[in-house]
Amino acid sequence: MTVINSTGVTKQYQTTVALDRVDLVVEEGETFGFLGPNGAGKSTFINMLLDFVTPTEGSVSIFGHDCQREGVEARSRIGVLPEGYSVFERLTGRQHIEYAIRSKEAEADPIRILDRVGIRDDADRLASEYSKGMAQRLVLGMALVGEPDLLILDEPSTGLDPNGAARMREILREENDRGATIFFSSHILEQVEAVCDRVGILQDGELVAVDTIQGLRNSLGGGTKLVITVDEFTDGILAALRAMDGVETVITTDEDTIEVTCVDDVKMDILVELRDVGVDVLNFRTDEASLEDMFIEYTNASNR
Ligand SMILES: Nc1ncnc2c1ncn2[C@@H]1O[C@H](COP(=O)(O)OP(=O)(O)OP(=O)(O)O)[C@@H](O)[C@H]1O
Repeated sequence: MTVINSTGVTKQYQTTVALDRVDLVVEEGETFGFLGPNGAGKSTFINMLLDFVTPTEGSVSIFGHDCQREGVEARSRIGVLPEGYSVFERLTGRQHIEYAIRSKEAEADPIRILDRVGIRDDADRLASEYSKGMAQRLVLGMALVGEPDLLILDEPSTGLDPNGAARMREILREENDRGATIFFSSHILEQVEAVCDRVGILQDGELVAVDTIQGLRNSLGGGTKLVITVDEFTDGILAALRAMDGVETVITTDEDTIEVTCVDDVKMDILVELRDVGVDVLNFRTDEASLEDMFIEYTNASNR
């Protein structure tokens, strides 16, 4: 069953095209990661699903209900963690969860939910006194109320410490295991790589890639990463590597390390090229391209 369906969605703000003819289908049971640089249009798309933003052209639906014309039906089975949600000043954590239970007409134990997101001991403190990460955990708890069929999470890891981020990953897996579809935006690519079945990459409002992580790797020609330690290098040498056929990205991670993503069969040519220009290769190893390498490749042509 199709859960999210976006057809030709465009959003124009005065002179800014925030979304440009976005077509995207997310199926039931998927964990889908929505990626893109700052300003790419991720929140605009999520806000359109929630009907905070209206498309200039095209349409989006959730469970077959148009998000604008049938917003109540579209949102009836979802849990949301919106960007920049502010908590109610005078309510405790527990009261926030109780509020979510009432408004969703759900049955749930507030303390169990607070325990699940790791703030049980702070249940009776005012949420306005919570730290940023605690507030984020609380809003996630509110999203989980009522076992929603779809979770829409805008940057769920914002403000979370490493334990919180790990807990978030576990919760996403548990929710997915019970059958929920998950759609979330994130800049934490290790997290996305750990939990997502598929990812979509937005760049300047356009969806430039939608695939599994392995699928993205394959479409980048195998996506091998060569990590080379050298005695020294110059900008001219990096430019020479970038000009080679089969080389996708060349970046430097410190003063003696060059990382090259490339198709598998040019690895040796790169080492030969370095030797020909007089560079001493001290060490090298090959890695699989990470999601971060591919993200840079899809969104940052200037790094090439
Ligand atoms: N209300 C608005 N009025 C005018 N322009 C807007 C408005 N909201 C968003 N934009 C513009 O639309 C583009 C997409 O913004 P959006 O917030 O969707 O990006 P994002 O991918 O969520 O970014 P980030 O990763 O920084 O959160 C940006 O150029 C932004 O300036």
